[in-house]
Amino acid sequence: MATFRHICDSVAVITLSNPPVNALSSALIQALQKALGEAIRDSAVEAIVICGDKGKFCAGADIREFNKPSQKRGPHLLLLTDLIESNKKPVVAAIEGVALGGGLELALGCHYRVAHVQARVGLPEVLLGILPAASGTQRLPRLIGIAAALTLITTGKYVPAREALKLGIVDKVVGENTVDEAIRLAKKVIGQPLGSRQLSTLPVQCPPNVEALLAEAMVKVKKQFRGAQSPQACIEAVRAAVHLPYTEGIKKEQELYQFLNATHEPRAQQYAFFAEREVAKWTLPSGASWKTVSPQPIHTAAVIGLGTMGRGIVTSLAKAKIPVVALEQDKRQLDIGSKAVMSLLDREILKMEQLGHTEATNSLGPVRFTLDYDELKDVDIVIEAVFENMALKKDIFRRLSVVCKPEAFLCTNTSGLNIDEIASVTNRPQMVIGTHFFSPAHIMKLLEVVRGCYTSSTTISTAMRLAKMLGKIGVLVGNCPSFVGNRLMRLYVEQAVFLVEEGSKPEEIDLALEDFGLAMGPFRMMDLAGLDIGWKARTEIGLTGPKLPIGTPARQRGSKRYSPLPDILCEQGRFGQKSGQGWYKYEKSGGRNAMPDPWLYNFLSEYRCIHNLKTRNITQEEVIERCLYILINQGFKVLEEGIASDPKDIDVIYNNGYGWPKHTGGPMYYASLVGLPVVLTKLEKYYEDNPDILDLKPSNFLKKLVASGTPPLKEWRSHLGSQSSKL
Ligand SMILES: C/C=C(\C)C(=O)SCCNC(=O)CCNC(=O)[C@H](O)C(C)(C)COP(=O)(O)OP(=O)(O)OC[C@H]1O[C@@H](n2cnc3c(N)ncnc32)[C@H](O)[C@@H]1OP(=O)(O)O
Repeated sequence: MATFRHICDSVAVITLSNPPVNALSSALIQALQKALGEAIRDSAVEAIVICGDKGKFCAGADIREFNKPSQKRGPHLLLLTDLIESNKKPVVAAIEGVALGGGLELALGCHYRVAHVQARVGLPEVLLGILPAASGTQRLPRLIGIAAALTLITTGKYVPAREALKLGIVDKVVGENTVDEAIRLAKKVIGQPLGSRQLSTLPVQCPPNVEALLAEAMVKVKKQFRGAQSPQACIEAVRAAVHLPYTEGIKKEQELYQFLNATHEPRAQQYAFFAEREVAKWTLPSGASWKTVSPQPIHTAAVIGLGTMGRGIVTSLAKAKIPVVALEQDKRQLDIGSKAVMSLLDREILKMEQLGHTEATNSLGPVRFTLDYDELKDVDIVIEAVFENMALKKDIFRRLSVVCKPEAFLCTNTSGLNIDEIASVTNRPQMVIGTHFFSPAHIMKLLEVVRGCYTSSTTISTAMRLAKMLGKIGVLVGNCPSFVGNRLMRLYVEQAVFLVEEGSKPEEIDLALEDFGLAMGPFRMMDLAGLDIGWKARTEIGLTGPKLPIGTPARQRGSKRYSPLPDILCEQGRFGQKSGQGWYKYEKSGGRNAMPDPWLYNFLSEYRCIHNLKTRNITQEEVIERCLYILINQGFKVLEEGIASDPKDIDVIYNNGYGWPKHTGGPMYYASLVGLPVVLTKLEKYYEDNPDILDLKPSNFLKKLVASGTPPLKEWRSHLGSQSSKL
């Protein structure tokens, strides 16, 4: 686990070994304590180097042990950092790969830190619902100052070695032989005084405006991580470093850690962490799985369509160093699209340069722009990203069938159209798959991978591998209108509009849901995305516009409630941010500052009059429950239908594609937190009050789970029975 050997007589090298990431399990901490004790006691040892096995220093505490009772977790890392720091023999950390969380705290206990140029360091505890509780909140501010420490601790950001050097976190960055360099440094400093290297003894350098800095950080995290407690606790811990001596600061750090641990946040965040990794381990009902089916290599790719999505997808491929051919339909579109792509790529280069990459330009894959389909003949994979029109997509896929080599995979970036219908026009339906990117596609982590009924397991394996190559989280889902993410989202948004009809203001609904923690409320989101997009789609399928049968009641489609409000806004030219008006008004077309619009209030009063709707006071509680529970209810339906195979798939989709607050774990995890009987009872009540909102009717699966005694979330899947999976 932690082995110790002599090098050149005087330097002991202790190697942390706990594959795959050398996480600090209780066993590893114990072994490290033992190895350190031996090295300290051995009079032949004059200095110590701590490094990690297989090119990784340490990814921090072993998260899998977090649910163990603390007394069973063995010696505390905090004591170990004190033991290292107070040792008279210099200790040097040789950081390769990562030094994260407890891994960085261990390194901060050391007197010197040498890092490999590709190493990354950080304190990501906040992303796990906790705070750095092995002195990180006390030692880091003493090393790099309050402002930089606050940023690192409250964002959990990983910092590349060169930036860490600039910040003063590491003392030296090397291109190779990190451990040898650490040994050299250790030998050099033998016998030198260590006082200035013992971070716990240093004063915190406080700028005069330190309180303003802390207050500013508090405002920022309250806005950025609405409803989450760990970022605020992180700031309180840093505040303690400012005002208290080290040992008192440590006491405060421990107190805040215990407080956070008693909340639901750590469990929710840790569930989300592992869920993101588990979704990569897909299995089909046939037994084929990520373990048994090899992906085909992807050396080259093509993207069709250089609209917003296409541009992001090209950039994402280039960032993954995959050469791309980018195709548009005419010269004008190609010129506009290529300029936009080049500007995105320039921004990526700039970002890399700011992080210290010296050869940023060479770290992007080449992009070739073309109008000629023949240039696609040799690519390994094509991603179609034209607008949502089935006839157009079918035309393109017919053409791709002819042009592309037989081994090429054909993907569509549709956000909800039928994959099987698209596949059916090709000469290789088994090689057609949905790859639903999220905007901006070069930034958002989520990729919904949509399996059609013809899609082969090799195609799935290759698309999931592509997600990994792009640094994204691929989630495999089945084919149904709007797939998983948008299918649930549509009901959530529709519910919000119904609530406006009943008396809420858009800004009240947005505020309630943003206070809950969603990155953006539904009305601000609609305005940002453009109201015209949904309007076009509804017009195409005859929910509104000329195809709507004459005599259809304005607020009813079939037996379901329908709100024509968004259609009417579009008829008035209110498309959202792009037109300067939507649910809100903006300072100008394209403006981003949403302001409540008195025009809308008058319009809504008239609308309610026309439709004989009585305005009532709607509580925040009702807003949250109706919007979120209808989404969750649909999540249960998606599971029941086999469109998603596990609740964690839905949670990963929502956490990473829809701005759901991770500190609640995701919608399905949140349902388990609230309690399924509560969710069921509320849905029954709201359905009784609104019998024309059919999607409020509780799903059979939810009812089944409650009837089975509300099993824990990880057991839900086993209650699904043997219905046919769509995966
Ligand atoms: C108090 C709290 C203290 C002192 C802490 O230290 S809290 C822990 C802080 N550390 C982290 O949050 C690090 C989390 N890990 C990562 O960011 C990444 O995993 C990585 C950068 C270390 C590696 O990324 P990558 O190469 O993409 O690989 P994966 O993310 O897929 O991880 C590989 C497997 O390792 C498991 N893992 C990663 N970190 C930990 C950990 N700290 N404890 C336990 N297990 C960890 C991860 O789940 C993967 O497992 P498998 O899916 O392969 O089974």
